[in-house]
Amino acid sequence: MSGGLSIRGLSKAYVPGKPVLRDINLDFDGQGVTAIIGPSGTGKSTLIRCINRLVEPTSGKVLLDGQDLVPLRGRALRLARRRIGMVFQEYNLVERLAVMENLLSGRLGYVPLWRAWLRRYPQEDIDRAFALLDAVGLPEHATRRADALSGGQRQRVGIARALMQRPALLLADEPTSSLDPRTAVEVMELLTRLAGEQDVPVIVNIHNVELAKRYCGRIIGMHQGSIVFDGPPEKLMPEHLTLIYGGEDWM
Ligand SMILES: Nc1ncnc2c1ncn2[C@@H]1O[C@H](COP(=O)(O)OP(=O)(O)OP(=O)(O)O)[C@@H](O)[C@H]1O
Repeated sequence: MSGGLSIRGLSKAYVPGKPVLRDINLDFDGQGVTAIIGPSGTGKSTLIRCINRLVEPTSGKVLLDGQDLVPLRGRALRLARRRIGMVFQEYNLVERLAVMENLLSGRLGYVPLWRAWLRRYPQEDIDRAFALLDAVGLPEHATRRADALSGGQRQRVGIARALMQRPALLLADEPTSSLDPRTAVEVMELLTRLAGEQDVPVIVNIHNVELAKRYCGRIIGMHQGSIVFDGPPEKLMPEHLTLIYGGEDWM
């Protein structure tokens, strides 16, 4: 990725005068996985969603490779969004469609009949979908319906789909929160491996601090809409956690 992502003076208030994000400034210029941690309601999802404009920023800039995404509308916004993959907590798969169709829909849009992809999608896309299914450990599941998969398998499909468009950036909004602890570890392992293999920076919003420290090269700690820690996991000390999560009585 040349240039990377720069966030400048980003603020968001869903209700005028009550900011949820306050003047966020961040730069992501390398690959690797960055975790955003912080208490519930502190603005982590809002920050992730302002990056791909699922949420409209109130002010500020989101520069991807130098292009500000905030003023974009219509086709220009759709084109810019294609460069940002998104993985959701609840997977957001089309449940009644086959795994392969879910992947290909990440590329071209919705195709209603399961066999249609064979004829309608370019061979290159089909080859990439199979390669990604392999990469996420589901090579034999191409024809299974999404609703027949476990949560962990669904999230793997969600990750593969997000990578179909060869994004310049991958966002993951609480990708492990719906999973059991072991599966959560596997999904974080996968995200870390793919960040390297696919050469894509990943920003993940995550509640589990231990998982964040184990798998992420950079931790961003938020408290009440502001960044209060930004550094590598080995620098994240108990006093930082107190700053992020408030008092010590919960520890
Ligand atoms: N669409 C919305 N309209 C109004 N307020 C919202 C909306 N979305 C989020 N909020 C509020 O903004 C604040 C931040 O929410 P956000 O979901 O970004 O926090 P979070 O840190 O991701 O929380 P969690 O860890 O619980 O998901 C919360 O007070 C929330 O109630």
